[in-house]
Amino acid sequence: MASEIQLTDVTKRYPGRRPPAVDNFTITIPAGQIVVFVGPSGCGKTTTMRMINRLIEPTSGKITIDGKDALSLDPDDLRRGIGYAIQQAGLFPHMTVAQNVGVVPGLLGWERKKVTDRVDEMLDLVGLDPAEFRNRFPRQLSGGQQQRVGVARALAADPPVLLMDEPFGAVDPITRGNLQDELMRLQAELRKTIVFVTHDFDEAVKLGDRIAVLGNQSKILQYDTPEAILANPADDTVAGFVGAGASLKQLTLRRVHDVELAKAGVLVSTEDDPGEIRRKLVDAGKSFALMLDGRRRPVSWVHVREPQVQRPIRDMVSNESTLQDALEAILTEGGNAVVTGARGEYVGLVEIDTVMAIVRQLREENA
Ligand SMILES: Nc1ncnc2c1ncn2[C@@H]1O[C@H](COP(=O)(O)OP(=O)(O)OP(=O)(O)O)[C@@H](O)[C@H]1O
Repeated sequence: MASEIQLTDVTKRYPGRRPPAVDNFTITIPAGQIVVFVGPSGCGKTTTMRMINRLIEPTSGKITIDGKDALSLDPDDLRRGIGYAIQQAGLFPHMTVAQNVGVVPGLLGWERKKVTDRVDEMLDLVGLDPAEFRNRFPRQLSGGQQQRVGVARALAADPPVLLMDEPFGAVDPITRGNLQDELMRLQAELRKTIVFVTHDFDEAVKLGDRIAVLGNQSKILQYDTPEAILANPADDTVAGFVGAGASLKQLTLRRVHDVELAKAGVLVSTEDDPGEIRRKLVDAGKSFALMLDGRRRPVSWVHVREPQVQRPIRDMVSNESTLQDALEAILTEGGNAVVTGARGEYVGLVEIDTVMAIVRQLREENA
C-alpha cells in the first residue's frame, strides 16, 4: 500500500526571519517510489519534509496525500499514517526496543498480542533477532542497530508513507552502506512511498527512484531520475553537486546481480589438508584459492606457497551490492570481489574486466 504525495506552492516562513525557509515548493511524489531531497546544509530539506507530517506547519500552500488534504486532518491522525525515521534514530531512551517499535501500534489501540507479534516481525525484517534484542534499551545497541530499530519503529504500523531524515547520517560508512542495501531490499518488498532527505549525493543516487536537487529556500534545481541527473545536470550548481567522476558514480546504479559473475578461481574446503590445496592450485595453474566452510560460506584465501596459512578476506559483496561497492572490494582485495548470496553462501566473483566493461558502456550511453 502506498500513496501519492502532492505539495503545491508550499511556503514556510519562520517567525522573525525575512526570507522564507521554503519558498513556493511544488512537487509530486509518486506512490511506491523513493524520492530523495538532496541539497546543501540549510537549504530547507528538513523543513520541507516535516511539513508533510506537519511537525512543521506550512505558512501557505497545499499538501495532499492520495488526494486527501493533509492540512485539514487532525495532525495526530495524520502522523499515525506516516512513518518517520531520523538521524540517531531518536529512540525513547527509557523504553526497551520492543516498546519503542510498538509505540504507534499501541497508540492505534492494537491488542497486546498483535503488537508483540508485529514487533518481532519488524525486528526480523530489519535483521535484528527479536529474542536477542527486544528487551534491550537503546543505549545497549550500536549506532547501526539503533538505526535499524528506528526503521522498524517507522514501519511498525504499516504506514503507506515513510519520511526519512538523514536516517543513516550518524553511522560509519560500512554500516551506512549495509543499511542502504537493507532499505533497498525492504523497499523491493514493501513498495512504500518514501521521502528521504540527505546531503550526500551518492546516497541519493543509490537509493532514489527520483532525486530532487534543492538549492536555497528549497528551490528545485532538478527533479529527475538519478541516471538523467548524472547524464545531464540541469545547471552548474547541479553539476557541482554531481561532482567529478559521474560515470564512476553510475556504478551505484548497477547491482552485482545485474552482471555475469565469474565462476573461475579455485575453491577449496576447510576440510582439505594443505597438501590437497596445493595440488588443486598447481593443477589449475593458479596462485590463490578461496576457502569455503561446510555451508559454502567464504572463509579465507590461501596461497599456493603457504597453503596452511589462511589469509583474511577483507571485503566481500552480496548480490544486492552496487557495482561501486564491488569495485571497492576489488581494489581492497587486489583482484576479484567475492560475492555471497542470501544465506552468505559463495555465488561467484566480480572481475575487474566486468566492471570496466560496464563503465565503458555507461560512458557510451551517455556520450
Ligand atoms: N525553527 C526555526 N526557526 C527559524 N529558522 C529556522 C528554524 N528551523 C530552520 N530554520 C532555518 O530555515 C532554513 C532551512 O532549514 P532546514 O533545517 O530545513 O535545512 P536543511 O536543508 O534540512 O539543513 P541541514 O541539512 O543542515 O539539516 C535554515 O536557514 C534554518 O536556519
